[in-house]
Amino acid sequence: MRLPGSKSISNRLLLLAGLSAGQTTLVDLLDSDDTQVMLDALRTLGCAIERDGDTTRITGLGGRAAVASAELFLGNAGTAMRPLTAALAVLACEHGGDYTLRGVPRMHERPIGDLVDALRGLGAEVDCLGQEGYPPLHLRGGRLDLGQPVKVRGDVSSQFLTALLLALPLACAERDVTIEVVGELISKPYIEITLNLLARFGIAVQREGWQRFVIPRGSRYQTPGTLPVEADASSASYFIALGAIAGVDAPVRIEGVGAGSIQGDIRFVEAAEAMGAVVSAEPNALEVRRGAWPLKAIDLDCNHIPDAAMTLAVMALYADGPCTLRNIASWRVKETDRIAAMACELRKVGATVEEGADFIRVHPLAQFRAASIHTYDDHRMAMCLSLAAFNGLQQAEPVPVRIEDPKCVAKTFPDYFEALFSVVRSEPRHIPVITIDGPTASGKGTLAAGVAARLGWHTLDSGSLYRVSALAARRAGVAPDDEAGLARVAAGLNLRFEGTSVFLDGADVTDVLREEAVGTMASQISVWPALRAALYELQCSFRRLPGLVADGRDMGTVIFPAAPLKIFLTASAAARAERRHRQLLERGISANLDSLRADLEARDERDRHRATAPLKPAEDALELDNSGMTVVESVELVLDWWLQRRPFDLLG
Ligand SMILES: O=C(O)C1=C[C@@H](OP(=O)(O)O)[C@@H](O)[C@H](O)C1
Ligand SMILES: C=C(OP(=O)(O)O)C(=O)O
Repeated sequence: MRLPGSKSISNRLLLLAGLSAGQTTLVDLLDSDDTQVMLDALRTLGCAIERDGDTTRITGLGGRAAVASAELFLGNAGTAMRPLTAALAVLACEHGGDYTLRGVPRMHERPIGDLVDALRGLGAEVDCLGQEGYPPLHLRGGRLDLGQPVKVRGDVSSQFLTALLLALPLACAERDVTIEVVGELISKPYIEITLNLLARFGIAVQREGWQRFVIPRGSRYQTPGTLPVEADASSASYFIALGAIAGVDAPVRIEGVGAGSIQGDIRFVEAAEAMGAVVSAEPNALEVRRGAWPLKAIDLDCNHIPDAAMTLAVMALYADGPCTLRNIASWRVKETDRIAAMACELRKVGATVEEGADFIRVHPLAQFRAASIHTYDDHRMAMCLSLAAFNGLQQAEPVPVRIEDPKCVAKTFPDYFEALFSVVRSEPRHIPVITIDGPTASGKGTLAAGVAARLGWHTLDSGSLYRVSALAARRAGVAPDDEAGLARVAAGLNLRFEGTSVFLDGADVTDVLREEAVGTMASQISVWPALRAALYELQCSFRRLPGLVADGRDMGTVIFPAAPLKIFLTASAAARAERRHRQLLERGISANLDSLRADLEARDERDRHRATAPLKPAEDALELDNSGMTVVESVELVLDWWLQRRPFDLLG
């Protein structure tokens, strides 16, 4: 698999390109919430930005913002909030300016006081608009005094030092600028990324260990032209973990990041190896397979890999003893209090967890419990805890893990779950299905699409398979009563689904399938057992992770008889005829209400009395009459039923 670009590299490069003169082209930039807020901020400040496939072209400001005042929203991106604070504070001092920087509520709880103190020490006027030491911030100029070294603490976040290193080349025209770190510096490898990327923009920072950094007088941001962005090493950790726990012959191959990475989180590989993973590293790719099983317990200082270390906490469930992750106090001030959150959610799956101010100890788990995992709007909580779903490798009968609010992964890895499901398999019987059966025009398709969208599941519109078969048969000259011929046509269908569009033999037939004539023929041919049998496997193949909402007439009775939730949807013939009438009018097709109703009743009659798979509710189906309900109400009701079917919260 190929991973998305590195967040830490992307946002640094965007800022450096934005501050340089001329155009910089970035290839494979991360496209996620965190980079989006940085791009928006740069645009607001006057940068021209063009995106074209995997390239992004930024025309920089040449060391001076095009607007003297701006309000910036930076979401929950530390890599945008901290560096932009420093850069705009310096710009406001040098050229005048008035800037306000805000984020989501959690960003307003993430400390920035050490950076504010450093900037005030330099002469910048910085106000904390809410609580002292936290965003939102108001920057309103000031007079820079660079005669003394700039002092900054680095024991809460390394991003404060990174911010000063990225911003202070703006102020070194006349003299060297010296930055001194006060006390301990955490997350050191992130400073290496900063220095490395500054060097690519022509700024060679001199350093004495982790204590003193000097930006030489006269340094200027110079765009290197085109730069590729490595894949994200922290995002790689979930797939490295997957390789380490997967009991299959083939390795997990991860492309875009490898032994040549400039990201500190590549050292997660060493931690995974210590737990037993077998990793072969190429400069720009990794292959990972299971070595020891169960994994081997570790006791590790994780200060150098604060983000990827979270992945170790979940791998610990599969270890041969308790795993201790130390020196991770910074977890408490990230997207959420990650030590507390991790402990709470791992306990839900049954683990024993000890925690302290700066460590977490996770005991392995023999018997997992089904759990609904709260994710705290923290992308890493969602991605890490998804690894608890592989408990089938550990126990005979796997239990499901529900990840709440999975879209929070958009902070750094919007397609995480799609990527995950592209490399894992599950036995079909473990993939949940909700079936929605009912008569024609009862609103099955709309309800199924609504429920699937809310759950992030796939859909199967089984009626469309009968309509496609009808269309294909008509085109092939096969008569509606030629049972064997119809079955042959159905077995050989060359179909592709893209969103709500259906392609037959490469051509989009979505609109043709909605024609009444095709619908009528579909209803006629669907009585043939051989045709239904031919379509059986095809329908089963729609059962893919993370789940399926299937609508039709025999979804709960024939195709998915063991589905954990079955709905039988009805509405009065009058209500259905009215809806169909409205739909047709909206498409500019005139129709007669009475004949529509008569037609619906005739079709109901045929469906109910046919010998094969007659339309009837499954014995265990819940009946839903939506005659007087809105679509939103029906979707909510079905979701509610689904939550009741899954007893996670009672167990959790
Ligand atoms: O500079 C960076 O790109 C980052 C530094 C780290 O933060 P801390 O220095 O606050 O630990 C890390 O957790 C964050 O995801 C990205
Ligand atoms: C801590 C993180 O983000 P941020 O860059 O917002 O600090 C993270 O991605 O885990």
